[in-house]
Amino acid sequence: MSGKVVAILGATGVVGTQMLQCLEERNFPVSRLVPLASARSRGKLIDFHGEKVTVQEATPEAFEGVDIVLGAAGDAQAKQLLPEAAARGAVCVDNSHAFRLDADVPLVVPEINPEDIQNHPRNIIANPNCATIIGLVPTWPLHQAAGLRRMIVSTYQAASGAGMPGLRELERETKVLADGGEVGDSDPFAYQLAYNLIPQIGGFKDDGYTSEELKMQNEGRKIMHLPDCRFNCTCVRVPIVRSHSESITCEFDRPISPDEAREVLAGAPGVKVVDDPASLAYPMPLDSSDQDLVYVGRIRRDLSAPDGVNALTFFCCGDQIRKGAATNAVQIAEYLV
Ligand SMILES: NC(=O)C1=CN([C@@H]2O[C@H](COP(=O)(O)OP(=O)(O)OC[C@H]3O[C@@H](n4cnc5c(N)ncnc54)[C@H](OP(=O)(O)O)[C@@H]3O)[C@@H](O)[C@H]2O)C=CC1
Ligand SMILES: N[C@@H](CC(=O)OP(=O)(O)O)C(=O)O
Repeated sequence: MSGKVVAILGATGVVGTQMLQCLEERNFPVSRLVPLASARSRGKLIDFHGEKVTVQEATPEAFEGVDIVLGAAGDAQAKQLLPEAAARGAVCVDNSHAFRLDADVPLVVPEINPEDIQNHPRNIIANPNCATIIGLVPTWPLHQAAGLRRMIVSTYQAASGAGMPGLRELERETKVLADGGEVGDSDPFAYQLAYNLIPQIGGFKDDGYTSEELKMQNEGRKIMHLPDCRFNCTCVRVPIVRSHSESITCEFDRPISPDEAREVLAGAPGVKVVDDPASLAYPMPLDSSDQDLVYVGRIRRDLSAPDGVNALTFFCCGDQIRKGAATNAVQIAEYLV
């Protein structure tokens, strides 16, 4: 097969595994796959296009001859290894938080700012935070129609947002409780997640906000090129397997009605409108799981807005492992080839 030599840093994790599937589904031109992970995973076999490929330990030398790196490991591994890959000529599309706010690293959602991909002087392009991608995909076309001024967001984020350990922990807790047992200590969550929810994702920062909540503001401004846009975000972990959900209120410069918004969103890339209260049609995470589109519905006027016409409230759900991570990264890589 002709194409690019593609390395996946973190090929055994939740996002890395999904990347393999996305590369296959989208028929990305891969001449050779280089799956990389920690020393623990060295020698494991993964399936790619019907063939077994051996996982290697991620070392700087492993990037020799690689054209494109898809980063699906943590911040520390990204900071240590991606500059090594870039120095060897690879272009890296990274899912971690490590480089997102670096002025020389584009932060890209292809439905919003694909033109930023071209300028990547460090040979690194960053994939935004998953909740940020899911929230901005439907917000962006509304901004283009009416001029976004302010966003108020509450998220309902799936356990798999905390990677393989989060996914396994929710499975464990659910089973223990179904068997009549006690959960005991929860890891990686601060508290039992099954039958519960946890209003904390990331560590606490200034003014009582968490790191995850500030990503929506800091990354949102950079992606949309709206440095003055105002954000207020509350992030909550909920006991579902995959697909993040968000309740979003947007305030605009100009009036926009729910009907106009539905029309705009119906023609917007990456969005599926599911909005018919009469037939109980609205977005739900089970429906948007394993899908690349962000589902949006419950579109209505913000009754609390002072002018009554310049603000909308809606609900959206999107698979954070796909569009929030793997699919977005592979879309960026498609621009590179
Ligand atoms: N899960 C999600 O919904 C999203 C995650 N992200 C980001 O994507 C990245 C990956 O997350 P996720 O897949 O959830 O995490 P997982 O914990 O599921 O996977 C982590 C991956 O990193 C590898 N790894 C761990 N330590 C090292 C090391 N020292 N050297 C090389 N590789 C290592 C692991 O390999 P091994 O199996 O050998 O331990 C594994 O392949 C993170 O930066 C995360 O913030 C972004 C958006 C959404
Ligand atoms: N923090 C997100 C997932 C994630 O990994 O985000 P980031 O890539 O910004 O660290 C969640 O737990 O749902």
